[in-house]
Amino acid sequence: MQQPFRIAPSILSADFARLGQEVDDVLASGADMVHFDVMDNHYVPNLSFGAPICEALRRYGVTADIDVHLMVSPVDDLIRAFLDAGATHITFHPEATLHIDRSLQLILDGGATAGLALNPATPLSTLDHVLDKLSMLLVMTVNPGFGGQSFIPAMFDKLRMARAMIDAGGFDIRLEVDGGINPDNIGEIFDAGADTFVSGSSIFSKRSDQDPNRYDSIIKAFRQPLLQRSR
Ligand SMILES: O=C(CO)[C@@H](O)[C@H](O)COP(=O)(O)O
Repeated sequence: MQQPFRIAPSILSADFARLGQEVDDVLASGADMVHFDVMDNHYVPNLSFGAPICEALRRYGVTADIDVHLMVSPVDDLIRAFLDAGATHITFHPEATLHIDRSLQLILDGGATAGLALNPATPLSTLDHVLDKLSMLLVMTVNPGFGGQSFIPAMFDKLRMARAMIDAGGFDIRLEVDGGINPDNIGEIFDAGADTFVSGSSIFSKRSDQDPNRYDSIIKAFRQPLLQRSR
């Protein structure tokens, strides 16, 4: 059975100088998977990291799901690189490829699950005719490119519409949100239909370097409103 909700810390806001430890710590504190924000300074105006970091984390011993969000254009070469590097799931933006269906099939043929990410102004109709290939729909709740931005309130309606579309079609698609998610708004975002929550700055900025369980209290704060609603 699917987990009713999943917390996916974005390593974009982690301490890169000790990334393996950061990932170990956040997973030990109760995070469900690791979210990889890949930026190319072309599709988005920022540069982050590529497949060698994913491969290094697998070699280091990370066995949790690695949820890759490609903010790059074109996408196919990096899809292949992340498949080879051990990604569990790969999401890309429909505007970033000329052939959405072919890029989705490339992911599926490589043994990962596939997702599409919609920017705040990209309509849900973009997903027409490919919903059967998706395991995840990522609704961007900020404009992509940077951590630390505020959740865009108009995304509540979009989430409700996305949830209705998934449920009406009977699809097994998780509804992921990314951008400005924190313990104060996560409950309301869950109520709007999301079930998978990416967060970067609100998790990694709360670390306490003195505490060996440095992410316990912040992951608990994210889970609490969801646990109350799932009962
Ligand atoms: O992906 C992006 C931006 O493109 C970010 O939204 C991070 O993944 C989450 O950052 P916070 O908003 O949680 O700091």
